[in-house]
Amino acid sequence: MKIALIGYGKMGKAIEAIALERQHEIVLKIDAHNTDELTADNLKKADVAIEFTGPHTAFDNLIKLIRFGVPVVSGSTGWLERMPELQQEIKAHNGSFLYASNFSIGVNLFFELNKKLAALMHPHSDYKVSLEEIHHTEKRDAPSGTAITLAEQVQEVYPEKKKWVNDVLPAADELLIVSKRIGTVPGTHTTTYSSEIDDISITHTAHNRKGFALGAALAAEYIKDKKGVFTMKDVLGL
Ligand SMILES: NC(=O)C1=CN([C@@H]2O[C@H](COP(=O)(O)OP(=O)(O)OC[C@H]3O[C@@H](n4cnc5c(N)ncnc54)[C@H](O)[C@@H]3O)[C@@H](O)[C@H]2O)C=CC1
Ligand SMILES: O=C(O)C1=N[C@H](C(=O)O)C[C@H](O)C1
Repeated sequence: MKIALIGYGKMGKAIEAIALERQHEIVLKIDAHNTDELTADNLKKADVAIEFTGPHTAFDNLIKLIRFGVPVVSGSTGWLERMPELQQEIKAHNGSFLYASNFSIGVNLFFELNKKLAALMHPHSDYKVSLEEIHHTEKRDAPSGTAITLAEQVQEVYPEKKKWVNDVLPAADELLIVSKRIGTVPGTHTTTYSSEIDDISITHTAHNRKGFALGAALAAEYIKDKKGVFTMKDVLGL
């Protein structure tokens, strides 16, 4: 498969390594220094584009890629309030698109566990639920996209939690997400239920970026010849 990498930073490079191992070819690499090369002509060479740039650049890139007619795997976080606009564009262009706040297989299993644990805990009102995410100091957005997904899953089960809040003292109807930025941590997410008597926590700890990169490669292989909007649940059959 011929892959265009949009964003050639920590994730772009990790995806390149996994893609080459899986016998794919990187036909285009775009980063902040050659954005003028993100053209329809250059994208014609690619079977799929994988976008990992960041919160401020993702939406414009994704719109362009959809208009160019290339299937898109989208990993950048921090832009999701614009997803409805993008969805319209995908529909209008009969595009192929797959977004995940976290591509790692482990985290996608963790998402399922998070939903189940929330359902078990909800009847036990002595336990107060909260979330924590820890990432490297270069991360631009907080809370992490993964933490937002986890929070939204908890809110589905706890409708009394009207919204999540980040790093402030939460009101009774708010769900706290604590964000920490430490060294080179690739990504650690914890959901905790805390009572006066005891705590129950589930944690996913990424040891490196290989899991995110492998998931993005699997997603690219999955959408290459499909039309529509997909998730990692489709890729992993969850
Ligand atoms: N969904 C997931 O599984 C994961 C998502 N991420 C997200 O991916 C994004 C990127 O993360 P990293 O690779 O760690 O960041 P990074 O800062 O290491 O790399 C970003 C790259 O994007 C390039 N770039 C900046 N502006 C651009 C533009 N307009 N067009 C094209 N390229 C541009 C930069 O030159 C750089 O090469 C972040 O939003 C992060 O949260 C990161 C890891 C996993
Ligand atoms: O920026 C990162 O590094 C990561 N971002 C994603 C997120 O915001 O959830 C996924 C992963 O945790 C690494």
